[in-house]
Formats: sequence, structure tokens, C-alpha cells
Amino acid sequence: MLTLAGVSRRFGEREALQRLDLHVAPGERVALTGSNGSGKSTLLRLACGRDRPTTGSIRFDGLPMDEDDPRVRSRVAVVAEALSCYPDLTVRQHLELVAVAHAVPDPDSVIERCLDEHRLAAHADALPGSLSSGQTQAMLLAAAWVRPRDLLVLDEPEQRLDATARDRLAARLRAEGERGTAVLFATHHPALAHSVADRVLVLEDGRVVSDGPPERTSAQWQR
Ligand SMILES: Nc1ncnc2c1ncn2[C@@H]1O[C@H](COP(=O)(O)OP(=O)(O)OP(=O)(O)O)[C@@H](O)[C@H]1O
Repeated sequence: MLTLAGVSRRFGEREALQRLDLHVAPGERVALTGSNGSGKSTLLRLACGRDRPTTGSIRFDGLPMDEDDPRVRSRVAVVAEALSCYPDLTVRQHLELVAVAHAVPDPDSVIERCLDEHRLAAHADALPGSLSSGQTQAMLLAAAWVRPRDLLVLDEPEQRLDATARDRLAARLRAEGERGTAVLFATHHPALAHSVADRVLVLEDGRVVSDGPPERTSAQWQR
């Protein structure tokens, strides 16, 4: 579903990613972990087509990865901190906007389900400014579940969530894999990676220093 071959990303003198190869199959759940500045967000931005590699190639289901290509945009869902909210749209209106943009069939019932799942039903008519930070994160996650997706890219999706919401997220990410969605996510939360991922990649200074099932890589990423 997603293939990165010989991918590097340089920012001036700084090589944030160094000759990285990665393949994520349909239904596979891959966690990225590593210390601050190790290159996780850089890799995710490349993996969803928001940024271009300095060298190497990135393909999504055989297509060159480019978020401006509608064939990519319609099938790749992204949850990242930079994703901003519209201050004048309610929670429900945010989800409706996503549903309309992706021509989701029966949007009302999909939206109701997502609001319920994320404990947002009571806040459906609230504006983002009145939400807690965890509720805002829940809304960004809900927006990803409303739309179609074959690849899901998430940057620290657990941030600001309480333990119950984190467990819900873990269950949802496992279910995503089971329905065939390729899932690539960065996390600083070892338990989340452990309970969700088939594979954990540990990054250090832009290089993959470990790649394997969570039980095999946990020594490196819990250091
Ligand atoms: N737009 C940019 N311009 C210059 N340097 C950048 C840019 N984006 C990232 N970097 C650098 O690339 C390196 C990797 O950053 P990145 O954000 O990918 O790390 P990370 O693993 O996601 O970190 P964290 O865990 O703190 O989120 C860092 O040294 C960072 O300073």
C-alpha cells in the first residue's frame, strides 16, 4: 500500500531522514517511535505526501505519493497536530464538511456513530474554542473515521487523551488494520504501540535502528 525506497530528507545541513526503506502492506499497523527529533514527523509528512523527499521515491498503491493528487487524497487520512480547526464551525459541522468532501454515503448515521464513539455527542454543537484539548483531539480523530481511507497516517494520536480514550483509540486502530487499512503512526506511548502495532520501527537520528514486532523491539524503544 505504501512504499518508501531510499528516502532521505535534508533541511539545510541537517539530514532528518537518511536513506530509509519502508513497506506498509494493506491491513498492517506500523508504529514509529524514537526520541524527540529522531525523524518521526518528518517521515509521516513524507508518507502522506505533505512533503517531498530530498532523494528516493514514495509510492501509494503504485501511484507517486502526492497529497494534491485526488486519487491519493481520497484514500489517505491524516491525523496530525498541524491540522487546524475552523473556529466558526461546530464539532458536527467539521464532521459534515469531511463527509461532504468525500461523498460519504449516509453521512448522518456515520457522524452520529463517530460522535458517540468519541464521547462527543454532548459537544456536537460546540465550537472548537470551547472544547478541552482532549475533546479537540477526539474531534480530529473522529474526522478521520468519518471519511474513506486505505492508508491512515497519525502523528502521536494519543496526545492529550485520557487513559479511557487512549484504550478506545487502540481498539479503533486494531479494527482499522482488520478492515484492511494500512496504519502508520508515531507515538511516545509504549503501551499503545505494544497493543496496536504489528511492527515497531525505532528511529534514531533519522535512521531505523530497529524494526520488528513490539516484543522484539521494546528493549530499544523503552530506553
Ligand atoms: N521544517 C524543518 N526545517 C528544519 N528542520 C526541520 C524541519 N522539520 C524537522 N526538522 C528537523 O528534523 C529533525 C527531525 O524532526 P522531527 O520533527 O521529524 O522529529 P520527531 O521524531 O517527530 O520529534 P518529536 O518526538 O519531538 O515530535 C529535527 O532535528 C528537526 O529539527
